[in-house]
Amino acid sequence: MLTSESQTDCLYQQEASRTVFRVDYPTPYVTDQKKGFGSVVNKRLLIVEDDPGLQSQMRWCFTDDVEVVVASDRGAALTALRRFEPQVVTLDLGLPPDPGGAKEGFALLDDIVRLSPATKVVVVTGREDRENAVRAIGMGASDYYQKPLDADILTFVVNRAFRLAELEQENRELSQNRNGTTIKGIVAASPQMLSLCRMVEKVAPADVTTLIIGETGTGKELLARAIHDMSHRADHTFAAINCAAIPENLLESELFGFEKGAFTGATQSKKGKIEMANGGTLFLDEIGDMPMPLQAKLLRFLQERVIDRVGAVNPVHVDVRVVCATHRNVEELVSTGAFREDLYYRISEITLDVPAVRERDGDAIVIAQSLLKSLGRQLDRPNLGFSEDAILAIQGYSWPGNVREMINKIKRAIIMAEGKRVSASDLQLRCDDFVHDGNVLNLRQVREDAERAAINHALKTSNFNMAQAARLLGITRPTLYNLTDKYKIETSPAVSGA
Ligand SMILES: Nc1ncnc2c1ncn2[C@@H]1O[C@H](COP(=O)(O)OP(=O)(O)OP(=O)(O)O)[C@@H](O)[C@H]1O
Repeated sequence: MLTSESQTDCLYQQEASRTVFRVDYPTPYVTDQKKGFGSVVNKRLLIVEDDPGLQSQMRWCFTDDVEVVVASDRGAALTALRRFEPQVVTLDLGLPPDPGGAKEGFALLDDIVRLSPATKVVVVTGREDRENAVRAIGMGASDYYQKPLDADILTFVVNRAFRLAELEQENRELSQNRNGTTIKGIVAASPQMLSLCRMVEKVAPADVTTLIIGETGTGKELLARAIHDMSHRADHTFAAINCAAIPENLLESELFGFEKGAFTGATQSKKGKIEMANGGTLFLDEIGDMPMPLQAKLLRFLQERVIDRVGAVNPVHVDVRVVCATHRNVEELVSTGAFREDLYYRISEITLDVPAVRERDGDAIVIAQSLLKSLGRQLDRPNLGFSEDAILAIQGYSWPGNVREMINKIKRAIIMAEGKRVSASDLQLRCDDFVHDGNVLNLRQVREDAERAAINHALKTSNFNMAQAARLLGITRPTLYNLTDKYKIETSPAVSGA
C-alpha cells in the first residue's frame, strides 16, 4: 500500500478511444490508449517520460497483459503512483523543469522509494549516463535501462522487475499469513514447528518437568520462556541458569544459594536461582554439561522439592517448575556414564525436540523476512527487501547456527546493503547450485537456470508434494505449476523399470 498523502483532485472522464485523468498538474498522465482503465490485468506499469515520441514508442512495447500509464513530470507521476499503484515504474531521470539534468528524476525516485517501497523502479538513462544509473541503484532503483529504445531489452528488463515484485509480494504474504503460531517471539510456517508449538501449548499448563533438545540457536530458551508465560506460574519469576557457562565450583552456590560464613567471602546469606524461582519456573540451560556431583544434588531436589543452601543446617522447601535444555545427545551421555540415568528420567517427563532450521520446510525465508523487518526497524533501515539471489541463497543454505546465525547475518547485511535490497553477498551467502562459470548467454539464462535448479531441488526435497515444494520456494502453488509447465519439469518422480 502507498503511504496516504493529500490526494490531488482529478476528474475522471471517458472519451471514445481512451480514458484520461485530468489533474491540476501541467501535464496529465494518460492510461494506455489500447485498453483504458477497467481491463482485467494485474501488471501495472507507470512510464515517466517527458518526450511524447518516446512515450508512445514505450507504451506500444507492452502487450495486453500489462496496463500502462504515462506521466510527463514529477507531479503527474506521483498522482499516478498514488491512484494506480503500479508494481513497476520506468523513470527517465531527465524531467522538466530540468530535462537536461537528473535532479528532478532523482527527487522523484526518492519520492517513489519513500512512498511505495515495494514498487520496482527501472531508471532510464542516456548511453553516457552510467554514473547516474549507479547512483539511482544505490538510492533504491531495482534496475536501469539505457537509451536508445530497444523494445526487446526494455520488455525484458520490465518483465524481470514485475517478476521480482511478484516474488517479493508472495514472500510478504507468506510471512504475514503463514505465521500460524500463537507463541510470542516464535516465527514459524513449517508443519514441523507448528506441531511443536501446539505441543508447547499443551505442555505449558501441565506442571511437568520438560526437556527441550535441539541444536544451538534453534530457540530452546524462547520455548522455555513460552512454557513459563503460558503456565499458571507466569506471574512469578522465570530464572535461567546456563550450566555450561558457570565454573563448577560456583555453580552449586549459584543454584542452591549459601549461608553466611559457608565459605571464605560468604559475608551474608544468599538465595540461589532455585529459591529465586519459587512459585515460578527454573530454566536449566545446557543441562548435559552439569557436573556429576551437582547432578546428585539436583536429583534430590527434583525428588523431594527441598534444597540445602551451601552451609545450611535446615532444608528449604521450594515450589518451582523445572524446564531443562541441551544441544547434546543425553542418551549417549547416559550410555557413556557422563549423565545420571535416574536424573535423565526425572528431567524428561516430557521431551520436546526442536528441529534445526534446515529441517523446517519453508521456515528459513519466513524467519529471515521477519528478522529483516524487525532488525531493519531497529537499525533504522525499515524498508529493505531481499533480492532474488538472497531468497534463493537463504533457502539453499544449511544454517548450522540456526536462527542465531541468521540474526547475525541479517544484521550485517542490513548494515552493508547499498540499495533497498539485501543481496546474497550482503548476507555473505552463496548458493552453490546457482554458481555459473561466466559462460552464460545473458541474465535471463542465469535466472532461468537458477529457477530450474531451485524447482528441481524443492520437488525432490518435498518428495514431489507440490504444496510443500511451493512453500519451500516461497511461491504459490499456481505459480509453481506455471513454472513447471514453462520449464517442462516433471511433477512426479520418474518410475523406473517400465
Ligand atoms: N522461530 C524463531 N523465530 C524468531 N526468532 C527466533 C526463533 N527461534 C529462535 N529465535 C531467536 O534466536 C535467538 C536464539 O534463540 P535461543 O536463545 O532461544 O536458542 P537456543 O536454542 O536456546 O540457543 P543455545 O542452545 O545456543 O542456547 C534468540 O534471539 C531468539 O529470539
